[in-house]
Amino acid sequence: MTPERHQRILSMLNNRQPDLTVCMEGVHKAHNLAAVVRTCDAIGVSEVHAVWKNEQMRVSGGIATGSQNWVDVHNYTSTKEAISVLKEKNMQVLVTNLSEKAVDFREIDYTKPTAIILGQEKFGASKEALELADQDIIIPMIGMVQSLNVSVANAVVLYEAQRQREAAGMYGKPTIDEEVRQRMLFEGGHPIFAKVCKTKGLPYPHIDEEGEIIASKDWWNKMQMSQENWQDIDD
Ligand SMILES: C[S@@+](CC[C@H](N)C(=O)[O-])C[C@H]1O[C@@H](n2cnc3c(N)ncnc32)[C@H](O)[C@@H]1O
Repeated sequence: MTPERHQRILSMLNNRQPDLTVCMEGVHKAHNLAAVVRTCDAIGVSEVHAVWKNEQMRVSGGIATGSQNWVDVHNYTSTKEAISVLKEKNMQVLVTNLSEKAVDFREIDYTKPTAIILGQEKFGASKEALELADQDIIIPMIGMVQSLNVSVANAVVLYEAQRQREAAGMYGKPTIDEEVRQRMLFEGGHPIFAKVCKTKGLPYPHIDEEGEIIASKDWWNKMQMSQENWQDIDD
């Protein structure tokens, strides 16, 4: 791994916002899923939640252009389960919803731990989500169309959250869980090795501040490689 790439990964990890997340409730069009995950990565959201009502659709390729590798997606089959996980993390749960009781999304304090629920493309958020969420939020619209595309709505709300968090000095501080940080440093910095580890069921090694792999002789043996020649193979 080049020092530049390692620095870029470190900087990305230092800007992650583990207490800001999005929950896609029944969002099922691949391009929307990919676009939501891409925006999450761009503003530092490290974990996304997805409720699958009927079908499981993998977040893949297309518009996300690799950002799904940097954002963990947690899957659920029920809205209740997803929201209870978010509430256990003490997050305020906001549901984006085109209703009269919704407040303007700019009135919310996003420096608090926050989860934003995005509704299904055609039918919007479910009755259950609306009942369980703490607050409905709306992006005001004064044109002829009734709603925004779900991934656009996600970007609009997340960039307001990003603006507020940046003003509050919440970026540039490493707050991500150390285990997640180590995993991302290895998967992002040494993707070929990470693949081999997964195939062989080997534990991930430690990655030091320079991006070097720190592992036992036994680990290198199991990788069928010597510590001396790994840099020729690694990309
Ligand atoms: C195409 S809209 C769904 C429209 C659906 N007919 C409804 O009334 O909810 C898909 C999702 O995008 C989000 N969304 C779109 N426009 C929005 C807006 N102006 N304010 C808040 N959320 C919006 C919501 O998450 C919504 O569930």
